[in-house]
Amino acid sequence: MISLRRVSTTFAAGKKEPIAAVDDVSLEIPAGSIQGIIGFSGAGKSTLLRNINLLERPTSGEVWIGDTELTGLNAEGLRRARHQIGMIFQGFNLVNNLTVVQNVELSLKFAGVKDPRQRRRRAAEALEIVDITDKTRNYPAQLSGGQKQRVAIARALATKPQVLLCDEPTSALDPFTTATVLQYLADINAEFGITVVVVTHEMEVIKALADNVAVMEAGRVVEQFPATDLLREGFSPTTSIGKYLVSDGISLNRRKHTSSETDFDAIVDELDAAGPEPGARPWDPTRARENKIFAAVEGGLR
Ligand SMILES: Nc1ncnc2c1ncn2[C@@H]1O[C@H](COP(=O)(O)OP(=O)(O)OP(=O)(O)O)[C@@H](O)[C@H]1O
Repeated sequence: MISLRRVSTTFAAGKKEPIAAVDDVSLEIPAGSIQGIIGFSGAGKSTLLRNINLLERPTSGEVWIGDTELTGLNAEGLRRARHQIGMIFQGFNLVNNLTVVQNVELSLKFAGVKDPRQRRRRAAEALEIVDITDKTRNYPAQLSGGQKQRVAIARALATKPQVLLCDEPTSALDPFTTATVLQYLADINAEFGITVVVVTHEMEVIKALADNVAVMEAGRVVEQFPATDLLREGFSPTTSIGKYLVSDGISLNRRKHTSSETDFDAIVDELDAAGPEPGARPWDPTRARENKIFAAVEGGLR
């Protein structure tokens, strides 16, 4: 269960009035559910999502994941707690000078998995979940948008989180690729029981994925309901977004993930033997900027 209790986040705006990006929001997200958060641009969706893993620390209020109050932890406690929370972004946020498998391994490194062979094996497992084991030695620039997002999902899953936060995960993708990525998210939720929180301005994403819907306007959650209400006779939401969702119905389409009999050791051996792609830039661990961006993204070093 994720519990946001009277969370507010205010940004200073120079001489102007401070911006109340999130304004006294309380929200309970059941463990293992898919929570959609929808609203127009500037409603405060991304800020609220970033409040959940404290990438954006709320100005006031409490954030709980299960029995742990994140807002009450010290830096080390928070660093550890964040390994339970994966996150993906509209822009994928992969590190460009790392291969696919190195991107995934990096999150395991930040999570303290010391044994390189274990990192490689777990990365291979995560990449298998999103069916991308044939691209492990490619660099992000060699992938399509959908493939990049799948790698980002694998990176988020590698540490076996309880929660996956998704910030506009399909906004940069075409409709077909969007459907594929949403299907992976639904599968991951069904297969592993990971709680998924999806921020979006796309109705389709809500209709395809969400168990519960929260509508945001001007920093507030102005309406929330279970997605099944959209099918219930007489259900009449008050917001324009809610009305639109009801008029258009929902189309839940979940298939169960069928895990294949992959020989991960064979993949690891193959990767080890092959080394980097011919002509590829080697991974330079001194590329401090990109590593720092990654760390900020993962929250690992904050
Ligand atoms: N770091 C920041 N500093 C100052 N203002 C910010 C910051 N982040 C967000 N805001 C402001 O807070 C408000 C909510 O922004 P937020 O990005 O959370 O909304 P959103 O619903 O996710 O919008 P979008 O769909 O356009 O991303 C906006 O007015 C935005 O300009």
